[in-house]
Amino acid sequence: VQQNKDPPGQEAPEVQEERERVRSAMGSLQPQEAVIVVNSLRKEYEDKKACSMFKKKKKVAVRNLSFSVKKGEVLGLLGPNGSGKSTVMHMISGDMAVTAGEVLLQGCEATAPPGQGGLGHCPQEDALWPELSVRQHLEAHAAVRGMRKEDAAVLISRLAKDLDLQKHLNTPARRLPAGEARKLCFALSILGNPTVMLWDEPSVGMDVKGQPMETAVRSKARAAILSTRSLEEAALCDRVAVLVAGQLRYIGSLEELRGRFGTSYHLEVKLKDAGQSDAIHTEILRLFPHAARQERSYKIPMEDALPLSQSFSKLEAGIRKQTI
Ligand SMILES: Nc1ncnc2c1ncn2[C@@H]1O[C@H](COP(=O)(O)OP(=O)(O)OP(=O)(O)O)[C@@H](O)[C@H]1O
Repeated sequence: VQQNKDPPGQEAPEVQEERERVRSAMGSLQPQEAVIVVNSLRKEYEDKKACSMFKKKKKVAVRNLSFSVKKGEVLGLLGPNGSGKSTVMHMISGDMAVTAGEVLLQGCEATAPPGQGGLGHCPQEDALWPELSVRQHLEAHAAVRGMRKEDAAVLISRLAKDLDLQKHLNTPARRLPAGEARKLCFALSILGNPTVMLWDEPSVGMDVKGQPMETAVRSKARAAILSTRSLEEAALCDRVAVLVAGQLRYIGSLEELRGRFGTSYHLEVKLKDAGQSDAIHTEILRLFPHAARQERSYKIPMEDALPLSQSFSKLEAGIRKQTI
């Protein structure tokens, strides 16, 4: 293990506490309740844009990251584009080498008996074999997880029903619409209920938003990390971690995060026709009764705007009817 020499720098108190928890978990010889332990993780990429002929430049994508996820817990991973979420997932799954630090996964050894152990990863990029059908993908994964053929058949038909994938069971992956391909990747990650599940923006493009995720999250038998941009999905998680520029800025409950960093949304309105301004104002107050007007924008209290998906649908309907 390459030791991480990065000083943690200034960290929020709950981030420091989490680092301490990881340190004591690493020092203990007792079996831990933590299933995923990420200890002082660092990832450097070669920065191709900044490289010259003589000098290789490095880009640090993840700096000195420590957290743990215990059995039964789902940790939401939030953060802006490029903050390092996918990099963290790839390092935990083992398909990307770490630059420094270590990842410990307890109880998901490949040698575990069928139905126990294992790791399910739904990466951001669909990792599918173009020529294999949905059923063949599911069967291949079930075989790798050591399931008996008969058990796998039952599980596959249940999963296909839950995710509304039945009509695509014989479709080769290359012909699947994007949302269905995403569903298949998600199905592969939960097939057989692996001990560790990693979901990187799994529901992007899915038409059955939220629901399969909810079912998976509620199963609670294992430890999971869900990287998401959806507040609804984040609300399903037991804790959330916020990553900014490769560093952990917050870890704890979503409620506390909301309380600490935000109480309202900002809605910007661009008018095609200035004469419509009063009608639009009335419509916005109808949708969000407590919206406060501020020149060209509105401050909307969070309670008025949640769930966000519904707010977006209402706004889109207003745009279609040209009331907004
Ligand atoms: N293979 C690579 N080579 C060089 N830089 C990379 C590589 N992969 C990612 N990066 C850089 O590392 C940083 C973290 O990227 P990463 O994809 O992990 O972020 P992310 O939070 O998952 O973003 P997004 O939400 O857009 O997927 C970014 O600045 C990205 O440009």
